[in-house]
Amino acid sequence: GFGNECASEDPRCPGSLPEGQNNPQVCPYNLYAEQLSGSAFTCPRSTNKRSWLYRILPSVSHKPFESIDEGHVTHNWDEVDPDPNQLRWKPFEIPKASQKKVDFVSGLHTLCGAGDIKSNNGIAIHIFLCNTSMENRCFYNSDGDFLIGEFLRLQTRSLLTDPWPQRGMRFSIDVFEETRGYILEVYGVHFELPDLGPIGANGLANPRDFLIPVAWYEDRQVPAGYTVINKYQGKLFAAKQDVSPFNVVAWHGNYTPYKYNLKNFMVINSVAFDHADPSIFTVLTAKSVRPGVAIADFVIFPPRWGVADKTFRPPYYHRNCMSEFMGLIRGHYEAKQGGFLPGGGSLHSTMTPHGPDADCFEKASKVKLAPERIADGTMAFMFESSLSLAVTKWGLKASRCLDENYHKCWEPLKSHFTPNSRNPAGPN
Ligand SMILES: O=C(O)Cc1cc(O)ccc1O
Ligand SMILES: [Fe+2]
Repeated sequence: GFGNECASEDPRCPGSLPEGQNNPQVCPYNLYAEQLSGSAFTCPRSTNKRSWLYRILPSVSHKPFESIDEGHVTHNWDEVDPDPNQLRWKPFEIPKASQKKVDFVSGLHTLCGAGDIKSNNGIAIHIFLCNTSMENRCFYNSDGDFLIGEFLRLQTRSLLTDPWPQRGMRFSIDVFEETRGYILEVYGVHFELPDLGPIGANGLANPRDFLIPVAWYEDRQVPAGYTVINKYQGKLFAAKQDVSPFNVVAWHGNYTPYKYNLKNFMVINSVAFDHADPSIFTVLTAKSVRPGVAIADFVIFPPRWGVADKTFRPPYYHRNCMSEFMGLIRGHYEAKQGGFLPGGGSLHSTMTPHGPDADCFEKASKVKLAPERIADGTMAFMFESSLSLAVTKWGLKASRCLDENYHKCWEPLKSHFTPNSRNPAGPN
C-alpha cells in the first residue's frame, strides 16, 4: 500500500532484520545498517520518509565519482527562446540495437522543465529511448523522484527494486526490446495520493494497489567494475565499485520504490451532464506550498463510459494557467483522432489555447448521444504543472520529431454563429 511502513527479509536469511532497534552494535549476519532518508529528519510524521537497509557492504564502498557525458540530459531551461505555440511531437525515435546499443541511462533525453534543481523546486520531463539492458550499471537520482511511464516488459532490479524510484534509490533497468518511455521528475517533493473530498474514502488510485518490492540480495563480485551512475545537480557522474549494489538482505521503513498498474484506477466521471475537469483523473500529485496547486499532477485518461446527456463530451476548448504535457502510451486520444500517436507527446503551455481538432468538434457536436465506451484499449496521460515549462534544444531540434503542422488541426474550424436563429433550443 502507498506510503505504508513495511518490513522485509530475504528468505535466505531469516532474522536478518534487527529486532527492537535499528542500530545494533553488530547486525545479524554481520550486515551493515544504513538509513536512506527521503525527507528532512524533522518533517511532520505525515510526510516523514526513511528506510533502514541491512546490506552486505554500505553504499559508500565505491571509488570517487567522475563526471561523464550528459548526452541529452539537462536542467538548463534557457537553451532556446520561449515559444508559446502549441507543440506536438511525433513518436520519439528509438535507436535500432543493430546500429547502436543504448541503455536506459544513455537513452535519457530531457524534453522540457522548469525550476531550480539546487533549491529543490521544479520539474523535468524526460523521454527515454533505449534498446539494451543496463549491464553492471545502476542509476540513482540525487535531484528528485522519477515517475516512469507504464511499459510492457520493462523490468527493474534495485536495492528495493521497481519502476517508480524515489530520490536516491538505485535501480537498473532491463529491456527486452526497443523501448520508449516518459519520465516525470519532481525536485524536492514526493508524490502523494490526491485528497478525495466528497468522493469519500475510496476511489481513484486506491492505496492498496501500490506495490512495494520485497528484499532480495545478490552477493556478487564484479572484478571488471560495477558502475554507479548518479544524476546530481542535473549532471551525470559515474563511480566504480567491485561488488553489485543490490546487496540489501533486509529492510524496514516507508521510503521505498513502488509501482502501480493504471488498470486499477477507479474512474469517477460525469453521469448527468457537462464535462468534468480532468483533475478527477489524478493518480498522484506533487504538491507545491500553495494550497491546491501542484508542481505536477499525474493524470490519466483511461478507458471508461461516456454517458453525459446534452453535452459536448470531448475535452472543451480551453486556456489554462497550468502547463499541460500529454503523452500516449497506447491507443488514441479522444480529442485528437489522428496526429497524436503512441510514443509522441504534446505541450500546451501556460494560457496557450487548445482543444479538440476540427474533425472531433464536428463529430461530437452532431453525434446522437448514447452511452459510449470511450477509448477502449487506450491510455493517454497528462503531466500538469503550475510551472511554466521551457523546452530543450533536443525537444525543439535534435529529436527531429516536432510536428510542424500541428496548428493545422484547428485551421478548418469555422464559425457556426447564426445570429437570427437560436439553435439548439438553449438552456433548459
Ligand atoms: O487538453 C487536454 O486534452 C487535457 C484536458 C482534458 C480534459 O478533459 C479537460 C481539460 C484538459 O486540459
Ligand atoms: Fe488541456
